[in-house]
Formats: sequence, structure tokens, C-alpha cells
Amino acid sequence: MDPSASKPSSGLVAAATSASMEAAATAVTLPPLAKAVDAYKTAVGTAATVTTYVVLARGMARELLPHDLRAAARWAASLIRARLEPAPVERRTLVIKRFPYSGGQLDSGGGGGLYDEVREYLATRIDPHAMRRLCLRGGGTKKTLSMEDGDSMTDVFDGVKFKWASVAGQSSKSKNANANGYGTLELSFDAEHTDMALERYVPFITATVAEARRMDRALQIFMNEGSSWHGINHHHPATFDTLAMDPALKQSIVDDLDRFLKRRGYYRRIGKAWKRGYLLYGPPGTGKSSLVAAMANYLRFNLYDLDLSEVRYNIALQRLLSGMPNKSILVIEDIDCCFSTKSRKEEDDLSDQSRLRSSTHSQPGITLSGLLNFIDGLWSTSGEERIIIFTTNYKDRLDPALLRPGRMDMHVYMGYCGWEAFKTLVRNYFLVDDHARFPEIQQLLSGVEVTPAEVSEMLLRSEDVDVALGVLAEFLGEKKQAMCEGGSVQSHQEAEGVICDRTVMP
Ligand SMILES: Nc1ncnc2c1ncn2[C@@H]1O[C@H](COP(=O)(O)OP(=O)(O)OP(=O)(O)O)[C@@H](O)[C@H]1O
Repeated sequence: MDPSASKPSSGLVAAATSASMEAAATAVTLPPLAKAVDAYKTAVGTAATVTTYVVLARGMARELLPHDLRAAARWAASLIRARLEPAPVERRTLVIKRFPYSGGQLDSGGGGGLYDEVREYLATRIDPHAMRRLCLRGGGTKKTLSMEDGDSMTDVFDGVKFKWASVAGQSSKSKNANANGYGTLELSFDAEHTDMALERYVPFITATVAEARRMDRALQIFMNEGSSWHGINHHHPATFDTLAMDPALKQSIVDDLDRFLKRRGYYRRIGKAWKRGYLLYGPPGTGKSSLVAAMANYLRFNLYDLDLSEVRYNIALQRLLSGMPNKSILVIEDIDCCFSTKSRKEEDDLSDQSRLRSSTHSQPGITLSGLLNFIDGLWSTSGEERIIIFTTNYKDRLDPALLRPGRMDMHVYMGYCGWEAFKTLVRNYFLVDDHARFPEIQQLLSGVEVTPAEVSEMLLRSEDVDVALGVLAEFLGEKKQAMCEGGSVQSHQEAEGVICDRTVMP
């Protein structure tokens, strides 16, 4: 056989083989775009087929199924759809209007009204970075941010979103310039949170603003004239930082106050009046008045400094005490000097008739039992969150009725200047924590009775710490000498103050 005769056929075979190889190569190297196009074509084809079937099925159903059956199917389909689709959330909106005071003046100066309270509250919640436009108002150091009319912001309370919108007033209705201010604040929220908005969120705003205003206000000290109080601004600079006393004692007072403030619910539950009594005792110049001022500054409570020598009748005392608001401190200084030495027992032994006389206008004079009864009785129930402080230089002269447990909850001894108190004073006056003369002064302090007031006076003699400490060392040396010559031996048991908590606060 001629080998050439088989050539063409082998050429065809070769050509066919190479074509199939090319096709195979093309299939292997098909680019992703081409694959996507193929997939798209397949999908379109499938969709067209499905659509055709649906149209056919609907046509057949229309032809074959009776009208009632079709209506039932439609109803079932809509029911399923309603179940699957989330229901539109119902919203509620509270409109808070800015009402004018009588005489057309707007309620705008923070003087009251829910509108102002909400504005003040929102000023603390606004995120300046999240708002495109903001209003800045106020002057001096007090500036507040608020939303522009037409803007809105979201506040989250207890995990729930509350949306606030500022809506412009309708100034076009009136030519009156004041009308520009009749804007409203609108609070919107999901309907299911209506109770929360009204019963918790809005009261929370009101309480937050009231507290912020209280912390912001200037403190006042009231003094009694007759049966009324007269207040002046109270700028006593004493704070717990500046008070020179044993750090542990100081901390225990601060902790006690903090606990007291948090205990509204607790006092209600146990059926006790929400008040706390402190008896501060110790020699003159040890800082009792300074501690009272520090407590007032810490709590931001106004002080009511009661001068009992000004009060002649129990009825006047009752009027004064009833006139004290919540969150205030009643101070009676030198309580040992306020009453005659007549003991509570003797007072209790008085006949009914004499007691009646002592509580009427016919017999002037305030009795200790009258004061205590009123503080424990009516006064306790007519207000909340009140502190009573008695001070004395002579605790041993006090009537036992004042000292019995439950009356003055905490007894605080303000003692002579010890080492820690001295270091606080030097830090306050010279901003130094250590000095070459400290060891010498520490030694001297351990042997003399010197009050923080005396030490303060010496430190004030010079602005130069070296000179002032030299003056103090000399003063302490002289005191020590005088005491040695007088043969007095110092007991410094209470040098830095001792605390005696009569009723342990749970
Ligand atoms: N513990 C203290 N810490 C800081 N300063 C004090 C302290 N004690 C006294 N001082 C200084 O002495 C001055 C008088 O003190 P303060 O009136 O507080 O003492 P007091 O114990 O209330 O005296 P008195 O019993 O005479 O009323 C204060 O203004 C203060 O400058």
C-alpha cells in the first residue's frame, strides 16, 4: 500500500485533532467575563422559562379555578405576606411648647418651664461633631449649645432611642418680635415606649436639670432673725481638700455623706426620716466651722445657722425649722451654751401644766426637749435629705439626751494639729510636700497641744516657706517650754481627731 494514499486522510485526522485540541484549549482558558456572560444567559433563560410557566399557570387557573377559590387563594397569599413583612412601627410625638409669661415675656431665661429644662438637658447631650449646624447662646463663661430650628438629634435612655426635633415658631402669623420665639421641641418615639417617655424619661430630664442647677447655684447661709431666715451668699473656701485633719477620719466623713445621699429608698423602706446628725466637738480653732463649710460645699446644700438666743418661743422655733427646705444643713454652734444645765429628766418631770406653759407664748425660752422633739418629730417628716450639725467645745457638758444613740449619728472629734494635719496646711499654703525642717517640727508637734488655727496663723506670717516654718518651729518650741515648766504632760490620744459613729450606717 502506497503510504502517500493515507496522507490526506491522516491530514484530515490531524486537522480534526488539532481543531478539537484548540476547542479544548479555549474551554480551559475561557476568561471569567465569558463565564459570567454564560451564567447570565443561563439565568435569563431560566427566568424566562419560569415566567412562562407562571403566566401559563395563572391563565390555566383563571380558566379552570372558580372565582371563589381564586379569591380565597388571594386572601391566603395576602395573609402570608402580612405575616412575613414587618408591621409599620407606630410613632408618638410629644410637643413641648415655649409658653410666654404673663405680659408677653418669653419663658426663655432658664427660669422655669419644661421647654427650658429640655433645652438645658439637650445641651449636655448634643454631639457637636454630629450636627451640621448648631446654635451657641449665653455669655461670659456660661455658653450652651442647642439645635437649630429644623434640626433633630437622638438621645438614648435605658437603651431606647428618643428623637428630639426643634421646630421653628410661626413668626409669620404675628408682627410681634416675641413671636419668633414660639418654637417647640418635639419628642418622638415608638408608641410602645409611651409610658417610659412620660413616666421615666421626662421626669429624668427634669430631675437631671434640677440637680445641675443646684450644683451650679451660689450657696447661701441663712441666719435667723425672729422667726424668719435671712440669707446671704456663702463663699467659705473650705473644702475637704483644704481641711487639715487625719486623712482616714476625713475620708470616713466623706464616705458617710456619700452613703447618706444615696439612701433615699433605704430610708423610705425602713420608715426613718431621711436626715443625718453630726456632733462636732473639740477645742476652739480645730476646724469645726471649717468642716461645716466643707460639708456644705461638698453637698452643695445651703446652711441654716440657727442662733437659739434669738428664738424666744417654741412656736418660733417650729416656724424656723419648718421654713427650711430639703437639701439643707441646720447648724447649731456651741450647743452646750444654748440651754440651761437643767437635764432632760428634770424637763420630763415637769408637770403637764408647766410644760404647756413652756410651749406657749406666755413663757419664753426654748428647751432642749422642745428642740429635740421637733427635730425628731414633725421636722423629720416635713422634709427630706437634711443634715443637722451641732458643734461644741465641751462634749462633757452636753445633756445626755443629745448624746443618746440615734440622735447624733456621727460624733467627730476635731483635735489638735497632728503631723498629717500639719502637712495638709503646709501643702495648702506653700504647695510643698517636704522640707528640711519637717523632722524637727514633727518632733515638736508630738509634744504640744497646738490647734490648726494657731499653726495656720504662724504659716501666714511669711510667704517664704523657710521663714514661715522657722517661725512655726520657734512658736512650738516656746509652747513646749511653757508646758514643761507648767509640768503638764501631753496626751495625744486624740491629737488628730477620733471618730465615733454612734449608729452604724448599714
Ligand atoms: N482643721 C483645719 N483645717 C484647716 N484650717 C483650719 C482648721 N482648723 C482651723 N483652721 C483655720 O483656723 C480658722 C478657725 O477655725 P474654725 O473656726 O474652723 O475652728 P472652730 O473649731 O470652729 O473654732 P470655734 O470652736 O472657736 O468655733 C479657720 O478659718 C481656718 O483658717
